[in-house]
Order: sequence, then C-alpha cells, then structure tokens
Amino acid sequence: MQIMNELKVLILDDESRITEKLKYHLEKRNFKVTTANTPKEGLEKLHEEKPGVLILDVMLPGMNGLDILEKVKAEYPNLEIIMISGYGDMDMVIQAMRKGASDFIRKPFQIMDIQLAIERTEKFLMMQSKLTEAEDREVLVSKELESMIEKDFIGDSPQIKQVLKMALKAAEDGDVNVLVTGENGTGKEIISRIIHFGSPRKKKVFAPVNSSAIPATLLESEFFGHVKGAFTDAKEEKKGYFELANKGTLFLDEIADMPYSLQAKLLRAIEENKIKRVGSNQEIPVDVRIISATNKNIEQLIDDNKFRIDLFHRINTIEINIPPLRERREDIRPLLNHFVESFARKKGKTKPGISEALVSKLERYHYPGNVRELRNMVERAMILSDNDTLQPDDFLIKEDSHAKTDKSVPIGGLNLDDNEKLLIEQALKETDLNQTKAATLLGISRDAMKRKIKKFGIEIVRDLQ
Ligand SMILES: Nc1ncnc2c1ncn2[C@@H]1O[C@H](COP(=O)(O)OP(=O)(O)OP(=O)(O)O)[C@@H](O)[C@H]1O
Repeated sequence: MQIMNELKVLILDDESRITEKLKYHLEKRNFKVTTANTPKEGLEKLHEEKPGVLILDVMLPGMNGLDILEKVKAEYPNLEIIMISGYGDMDMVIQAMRKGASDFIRKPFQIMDIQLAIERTEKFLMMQSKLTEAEDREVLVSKELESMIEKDFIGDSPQIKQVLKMALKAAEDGDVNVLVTGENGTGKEIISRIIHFGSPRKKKVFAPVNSSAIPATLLESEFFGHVKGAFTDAKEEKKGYFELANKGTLFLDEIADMPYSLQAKLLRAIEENKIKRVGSNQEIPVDVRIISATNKNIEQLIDDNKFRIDLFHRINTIEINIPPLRERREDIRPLLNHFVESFARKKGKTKPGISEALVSKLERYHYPGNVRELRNMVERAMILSDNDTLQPDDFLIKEDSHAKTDKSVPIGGLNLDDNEKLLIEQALKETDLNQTKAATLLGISRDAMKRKIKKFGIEIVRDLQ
C-alpha cells in the first residue's frame, strides 16, 4: 500500500476544465497527478505512470466508462478506481462498483469530496486486505477488523466505543437492518461503511443513495427500475437500486427526507424481499441489507405524520446513535492528534506539537458541525500556521456560530453534566486552580468540588500560556 503523500493519481475526464482544476487542487494536497482527456491517452498514461488511483468519469464520449473500467481492471487488478457520476448515472455507478470500482463521487462535487474518496478507497481496501489475510490465516476476523478500525475510526470515550461495538455486532449478522442516527458530521457514513465492509456482504456493493438528491418524478424508477415504455422517457428497461445492490448493502442517507409516498413502496420491498419494476407486474426477488442514516428525530416525524411508523420499525432493528462531539469531549484530543498527524503526512510536513492551551480551548467548543468541523479546522490551521507547536490562535473558533442557532443555549449545549464540567473548569481557571476558592465561587463545599473534579476527570495542570 502506498503512503498517502506518495500516491499517484490519474484523472481521466473528457473535459480539460475538470481535469486541470482537479490536478491543481490535488497537487496542492501533495498527490502526484497526471491527467488525460481521451481513453487512448488515459491507457497510455496508465502504462507509463502506474498510478495507485484512477479517477474516471462514467460518461466519456466515444468509449463507455464501464468498458474502460473493465479493460483497466483486467490489466491492473490492484488499481483503485473512483468513478465520477451525475445523479442520473447511478445504475452505471453500481455496475461500475460491481466490476471493481472502489468508490464514486457525484457531480457537482467539491475538492474535499475527491480527497475523502481517495482516503476512503485506500482505507477500506486496506481494511479488506487485512480481512482477507485474517481469513486466510483462519484467525478471528472481528479481532483483526477491530484493530484495523481503531487506527482510522478514532475515539476513547465510552460512547464511541459502544458505537463501534454495536457496529461490529451488526456487521457480524449480514442481514439485520441498521439505523444510524446522529447530528451532521458525527461519522454516520463511516460507521455504515464499517458495518458493510465488516460483514459477509463485504465483497458486494455498498450503494449509498440520498433520495433528496433525486427528482421526485424519478424516485420510484430509480429505486425499483422500470420496463421499456413505462413512461415517456423510459426508452430502455432499467434496473433500480434494489436490483443493482442485490446481495450487497443499500445505504439510505437522510432517510427522513424520503417522500411519504415512496415510504410504503420501500416498506413492501424490505418486508417481502421482492420488487416490481415500474410498468411491470412481475416480481423480482432481491436480497439487500438496508443501512439508513438520519440527523432528524424520526419519532417526531412519525408524530407529525411525515414518516411511517411501520417503515421505522423495519429499518431500525438495530439503532446506533452517534452522540455529538460536545457530549464526548474525551474524543477531541485523540481526534485532534489524528487529524494533525494525517494532514502533516499528506502535506509532507513534520508533525507540529499541540499546545495544552489549544486542547483546552478546543475541548470547550460546541462543534455544531461535529467531527467534520474539527477536521476542517485542523486542515485550515495546518495550512496557515508556521508554528512548531499549534497554538490557540491558529484555530478560528466561530464563537457566534452557536449563538446564531440558539442564543439561549449555553456553550456546553443543554447537557447538564457538560455545563457543570465547564463551569467547574471555568471557576478553577478564574481562581488560578485554587480548589477552595473555586468551590466558594460556585457555592459548593470543598468536598463536593473534589468529588466533581474526580467525577469529570478534570486534570489540574497549570496552563503554560
Ligand atoms: N470517529 C471518527 N474518527 C475519524 N474520523 C471521523 C470520525 N467521525 C467522523 N470522522 C470524519 O468526519 C467527517 C464526517 O463523517 P461522516 O461523513 O461519516 O459523517 P455523517 O454523520 O455521515 O455526516 P452527514 O450527516 O453530514 O452526512 C469525515 O471526514 C470522517 O472521516
């Protein structure tokens, strides 16, 4: 496996505007990039450059992206291929993944999406190869998977350990439907991928579908397919996501946004393991595991008649809730360390130190965007800072971002324990770590203060700043 900052990437897209833009951004992120605008040129560059990753447009004029994929995979079986697609090309994408593509991203995409896809590709292929090795040696697969995941899915808190434990349990059983809940950026997609790649379905497709990205008129045929002539635009017969993801996992992102009318049809497909293409009465058997994700309170939507309770009961056989980062502050330090290390590696820099003052500043923040926000903050700091040790000033904390969402919510959110911990830390700071004075300030006894310091695991370390 190549190290990230040595990774060579070839981009094959007929639009030079896209290849050049991608090249520019990926080079800034220390990837070695070559581009090609025709299949012929692409195949030549593959031969010359031997890249680790190929980014390939599904829709290339002249030669079908799938044909190229097949040809390339036969010649370079270890090449990791990321497909670029429009929303309407989903069936092509799923076929591509069956033919060995590692991942895909949808247009319009941001440069971060590509970077994440490259990372995911590398990470999960590494995980898969570990698993295969483990299987070959007939050792306990789950143990191997667990140690692998610990490197990339970070967290020391009891909550995140519980999340991983449940994900691994769900992975063991390849059929049980799982609902992953949590705020934006808490890691719902990563956990869903871990479940798929740790399950007996791992060699089949993991097909992420976000129904809110599909126009309402196409929803039914996208999910269940259609026969020729079923509606005006149905010029050819077409398979839907259920058929395409057969034997694999269908990841329904933002399930709460699924229109009510489609929910009944989805329920039937899940209950009966059969679907009917639009315009046909023939039932087609399907074998798909459903992992759904949402950042909404589905129970509330059920009360408001926006989500079907029967569907809810079908999709949440196992429910995994990933708590927001502000409720598991122990994870901030290891995540910070992990992101600093991985960005340093990617940018070919020496890993800077991390000042305690910075850790304590970050531990106090509210993180409306959760782990994704922390990750982005680290990236920004690593680009802008020249310090040998990262300092609080390198991190732009949007103090008002929280106030904007709800001015009445305190910095620790509405969680009583979190706020209590923050107040104690604040009082200790104000009294220069004098526990008796801090207790007086808070109106509690010195013993109560000591108990709380112990309960919250607050470290009394003098701040050097
Ligand atoms: N525990 C973790 N360890 C390492 N990286 C994490 C962890 N949790 C989240 N991340 C990173 O945070 C980012 C967001 O994760 P992900 O896309 O899985 O979140 P999500 O809950 O699906 O978000 P959304 O609801 O916005 O779709 C990704 O870059 C992911 O790699």
